[in-house]
Amino acid sequence: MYETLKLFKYEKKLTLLTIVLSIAMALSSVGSSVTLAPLTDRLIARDLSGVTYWLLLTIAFWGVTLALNYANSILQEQIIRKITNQLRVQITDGLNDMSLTDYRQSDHSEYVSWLTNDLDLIKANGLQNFFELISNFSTLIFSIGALFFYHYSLAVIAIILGVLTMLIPNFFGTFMERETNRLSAANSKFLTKIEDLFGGFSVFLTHNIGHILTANVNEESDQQGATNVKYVRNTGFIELIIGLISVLAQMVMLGLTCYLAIKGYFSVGVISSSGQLSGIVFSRLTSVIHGIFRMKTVNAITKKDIKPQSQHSTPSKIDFERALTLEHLNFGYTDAKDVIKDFSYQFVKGGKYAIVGKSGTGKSTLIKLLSGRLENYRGTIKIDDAELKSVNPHDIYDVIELVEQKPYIFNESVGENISLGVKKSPTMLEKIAEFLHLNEFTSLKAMMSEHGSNLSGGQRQRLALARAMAFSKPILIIDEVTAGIDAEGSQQIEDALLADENLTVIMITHTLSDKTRQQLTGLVELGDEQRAATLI
Ligand SMILES: Nc1ncnc2c1ncn2[C@@H]1O[C@H](COP(=O)(O)OP(=O)(O)OP(=O)(O)O)[C@@H](O)[C@H]1O
Repeated sequence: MYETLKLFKYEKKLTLLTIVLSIAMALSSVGSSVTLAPLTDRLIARDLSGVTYWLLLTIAFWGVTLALNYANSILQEQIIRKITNQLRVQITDGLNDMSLTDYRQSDHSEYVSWLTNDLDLIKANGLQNFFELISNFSTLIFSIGALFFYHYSLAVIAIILGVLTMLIPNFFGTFMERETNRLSAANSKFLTKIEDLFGGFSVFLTHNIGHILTANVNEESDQQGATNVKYVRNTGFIELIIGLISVLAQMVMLGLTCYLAIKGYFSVGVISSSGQLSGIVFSRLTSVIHGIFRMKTVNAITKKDIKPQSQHSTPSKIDFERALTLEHLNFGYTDAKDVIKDFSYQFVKGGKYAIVGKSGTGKSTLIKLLSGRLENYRGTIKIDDAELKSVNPHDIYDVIELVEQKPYIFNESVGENISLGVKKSPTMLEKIAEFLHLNEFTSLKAMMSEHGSNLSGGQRQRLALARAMAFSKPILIIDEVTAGIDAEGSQQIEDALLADENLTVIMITHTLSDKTRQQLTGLVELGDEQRAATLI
């Protein structure tokens, strides 16, 4: 409960206003039940003007209730919108503080789930539920008050029967929980399986075995459907028992009201009001308890670390004036085997380097270490005097640009993909696009779809290079980026990068032309046996 209340700190005034409106709404809704008593009494007395008066008053109460409900639901949605925005910003800011290594500890779908599923749960079980609780609780209190006003015994019996009705589901609590978990597991298994099957849709299609896909979908759907049927059968039975008990309780209330009316404690008309009010007490009491229970799930979500905290030192600026130095560098993805072994090397400022070696010899691993993408190494990696482990990874990202083999392309325009939404000079963007011949196959305004699937591999790599050039950082590391580009184009790009005196270039390549080789400051060759052998 406290965790949910804390969320409203972002919108205190509006929340207070919606509470006041909810209370007013509860009052007018109970009012419309209370007016039934005099209405019935006037009806029994065949008093037309009296009936008209009370009927109009009942309608007025309903009108006010509906109008307040309309205004309140808009207001509540505004509050929910502001709070969920705030939470999403908080989560994203938290993620922004992480290093890439920390971020990759979890699958990105988990972060997406924080921003979607978890937020939806906070919205439904926390925020919306809180508003419903206020409304249910105030209606409950006013209804009990009205019953008490007629006769104290009505209020007491309504509370006792309400509590009894409410306790029944607790007897089946463990059973219901087990059934719900089973249903949720079946739904999630179905989703995972369907995602897996459709992820490989083209495999089924191009092997002409679409019928296998259909059969799999049918089987999974049938299993999920069977679990649903079982759930409805089991929980439906419990709901039937609860419904029966609730009807019985209302009959008891009706009996008591009739008895009190016969004994002259109040008019016969009260029977209609009391029936409705006790119905309200039963249903609202159950809703209040369920609401409190649902609110507890919000604690479970917020207890999950959905606001990641950076484990690193505070960001500061590091300078790159002399060299990127590696000393006795060792790294393995597992304890069993090191991919990089006792590797020492120095990449001096402004130098041009190529890393070559057979597939799997650790070239990509090495550049990930250099660019702060992998942290758990032994030995030292220094930018001038700053050891990478002791600086904030964001400082490294400021100095080193890594262009990966498979760049991520957003479903935005080419221009947006280069500038990443950061304001850049249009002239500069045009120049870069021209230099990389982007303008030969696309324009800066052209939209990308399916993460660049409308581009060839080489075109995607040109786009990634354009991004790197637009963010011009002193060290540029490229992972076989020109591999997908034709020999002439690739040589042209390499020539331009190698001609830039201030730029330190480290590139992995499988195709080292003689022209490029001659322009290099150093060549690093990683081998099978001695993975860290270097030739300069
Ligand atoms: N994330 C990872 N987890 C575990 N092992 C990995 C991981 N990434 C790479 N490896 C292993 O590390 C070794 C070196 O891989 P790396 O990608 O650095 O080689 P590479 O020289 O760049 O290869 P290629 O030229 O084929 O791109 C390989 O044996 C590979 O299987």
